[in-house]
Amino acid sequence: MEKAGCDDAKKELQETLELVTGLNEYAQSKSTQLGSLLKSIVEETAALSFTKLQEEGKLIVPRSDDSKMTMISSASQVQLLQFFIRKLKCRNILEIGTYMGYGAFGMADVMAQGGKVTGIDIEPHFCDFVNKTARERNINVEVKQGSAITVLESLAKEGNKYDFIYVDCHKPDYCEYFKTAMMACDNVLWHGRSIKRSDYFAECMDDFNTMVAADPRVTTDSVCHVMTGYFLFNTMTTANKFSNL
Ligand SMILES: C[S@@+](CC[C@H](N)C(=O)[O-])C[C@H]1O[C@@H](n2cnc3c(N)ncnc32)[C@H](O)[C@@H]1O
Repeated sequence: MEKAGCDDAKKELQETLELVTGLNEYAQSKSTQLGSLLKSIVEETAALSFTKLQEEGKLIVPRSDDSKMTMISSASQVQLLQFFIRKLKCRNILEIGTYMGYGAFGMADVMAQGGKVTGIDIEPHFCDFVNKTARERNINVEVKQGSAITVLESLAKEGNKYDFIYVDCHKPDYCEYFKTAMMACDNVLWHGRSIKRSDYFAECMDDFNTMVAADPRVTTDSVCHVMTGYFLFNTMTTANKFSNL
């Protein structure tokens, strides 16, 4: 490439990068801010040490400290979930993969009166934190500890119904979760890698997206790109085990 052409391409790339990195900040500055509880959950999450928890035998799944802030949902994701929950006047909400409760408390904040958020997480440490916070603040959020597939089976046996389900859990199990319930799920584009199936989780997400797209019972309303998070919204046109729609 000629030098001038190369410089132009560089400039364009730089401008695009600046635009993309500034977008989240800009969108947040124009959005209604999430409450003080969610701010304190971000701080509690930042203060976690996965290394220490592991040494103390308090983590089931080994994780590096690099993942502690990437695991939490983003403010934009929670704002989008809140939009749907408010508009649909959801009362019974299920979250598969709860972590420190950022999404769960965000959804609880806007659920219909008398509602409840039930969470599922494999890590007792995260469940204890969320359940304790909920008790102290008198918020109707309860996290059930266990492998999501096992807990989903027992929730189904008990006859529970949900009008909104947020899936943000173990990627290889998304197809399995889909057999029981699905409404909004995170990570379906897996940072864009689903298109090229460029790593194991990308393959899992592409398999999942393909399965959902081929299922005649499902209307996928949107696969949308939300800042760093990615959602697929779909509704079962025929009732599944959990559907309250
Ligand atoms: C991405 S985080 C969830 C973030 C959360 N939704 C939020 O709003 O911040 C995924 C969570 O799923 C949990 N998890 C991973 N594998 C699981 C499994 N097989 N069963 C249940 N929970 C699991 C992890 O412990 C982790 O807390």
